Amino acid sequence: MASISLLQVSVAMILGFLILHYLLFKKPYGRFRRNWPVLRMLPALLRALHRIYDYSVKILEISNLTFPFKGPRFAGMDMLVTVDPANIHHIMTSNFSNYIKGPAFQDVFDVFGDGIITTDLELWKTLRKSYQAVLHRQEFQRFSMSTMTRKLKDGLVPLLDHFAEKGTTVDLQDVFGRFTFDIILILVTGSDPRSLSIEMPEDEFSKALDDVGEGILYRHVKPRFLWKLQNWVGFGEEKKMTKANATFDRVCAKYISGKREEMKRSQGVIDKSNVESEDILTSFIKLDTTKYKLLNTSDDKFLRDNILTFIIAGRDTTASALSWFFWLLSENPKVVAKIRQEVINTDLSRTGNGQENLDKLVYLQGALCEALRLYPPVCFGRKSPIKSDVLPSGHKVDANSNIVICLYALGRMRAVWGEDALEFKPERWITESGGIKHEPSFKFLSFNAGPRTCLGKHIALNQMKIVAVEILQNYDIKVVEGQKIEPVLGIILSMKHGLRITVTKRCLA
Ligand code: HEM
Repeated sequence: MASISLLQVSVAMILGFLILHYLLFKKPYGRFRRNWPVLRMLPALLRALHRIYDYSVKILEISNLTFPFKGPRFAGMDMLVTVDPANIHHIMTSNFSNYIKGPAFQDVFDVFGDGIITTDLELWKTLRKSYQAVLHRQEFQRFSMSTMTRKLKDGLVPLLDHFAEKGTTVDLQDVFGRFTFDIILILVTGSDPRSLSIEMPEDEFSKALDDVGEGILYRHVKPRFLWKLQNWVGFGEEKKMTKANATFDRVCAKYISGKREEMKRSQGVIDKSNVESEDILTSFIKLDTTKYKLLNTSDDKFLRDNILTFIIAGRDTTASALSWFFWLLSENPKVVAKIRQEVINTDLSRTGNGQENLDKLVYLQGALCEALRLYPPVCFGRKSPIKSDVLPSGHKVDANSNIVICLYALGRMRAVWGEDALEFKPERWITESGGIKHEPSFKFLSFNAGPRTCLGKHIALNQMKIVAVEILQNYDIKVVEGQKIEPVLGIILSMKHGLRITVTKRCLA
């Protein structure tokens, strides 16, 4: 039986690909909204895939902010794509309880296990409470600030000095990826992988994270049965996903057993410095489970899923934001001059006043928000209604259907941001009295909105600010001319070819 159904699937696949090939390469270029008899809009999607971000901007603009995409029948690919702020508010906040990530999301993001990103309802609620308890501790806030400034001074600065002295080019995105990876690993596990060093060593965990990002994106543009089959056979991106998953299991298991040993050894020893630098894994192992009844902290799988979630949430997001920010600065020298003026007296070494100093940097914050608006690191979100509903835009959504919110397009909609939506204008974020202008999160969705708002927003903004201050005070960054700057297809909006730069030390009179 199994072999007959596999044969049928194979024949169907070959036929599908023949038709697809014909449509893609023999037919004249059709409009994205063309609905073919069997494959419906899939050919157009595949054809536009390499420039899907800008395509989504155009399609959503001409579709009045909401576009129903039709995939091949029975492939489970139909989705309502929207960037309408009224719909976003409805889905993310006012009717939050009806819109979940759902089983299809969990299926696609299966490597995340039961971490906070993939779960819903009661389990998500309990996880969120426990995450808040861990992250909002004052000791943890101080630990994260001191970790960031230490990595900046002992890791990033020597590395930039080295490249400035040598005069060689370096990929700034790679540098930021290593910087954020080391920081999040220290915050989560207490161990420093030291990936940010002049030798630029390859890290298997980092590589696995990259492979998973690519694999997840492909799962979004292939019929479910196809990637499931590919996974079963062990082929292409799915083979890499399986390998990456095994790497996550192995590396996380090492951190977890190491931490349990370390805690056993130090049992009974009350050391204030331990509390001051308590990492997330330790806090989870020590979690009072009478308060969080659904969580089983003695289960290594629970710990694996949750430390992995933190690492995924905290690494590439901030690195991507910083890379696009510095690229935008290279195109806007007037903004650089204004930020330099603002940060001239900011002293990062006074860690006691660190937060206060960073909070004063209004123009810098405006520039960072502007970069996050144009290049949101998490470039799309998915939701699924529990019960059928009608969105404020008038679109009916069935129970269990897929809704995709395209954050990249949202930040570029003229109907939402005005005629100058495509321009990089930090002034957009400054009030007349010189304070930071608050934009509602259903319009500025880069850190998500409603009850599932990003839990690392504060850490991420601080991290970006200290890097920006350090670099703009002490270095000149020059982007190497002639390189192609474009976003990669992935779940995080990184630069496809990186960002090659040269760096020189500024002569401060
Ligand atoms: C510029 C950097 C960052 C951006 C743009 C960002 C953006 C986001 C977005 C859009 C979500 C919602 C994802 C979804 O529901 O599918 C999210 C969730 C989350 N983020 Fe961030 N993030 C950033 C940095 C961080 C950092 C540094 C951490 C951890 C230290 C973090 C921790 C989390 C967590 C735990 C969630 C899950 C919240 C929940 O589902 O309740 N993020 N983030």
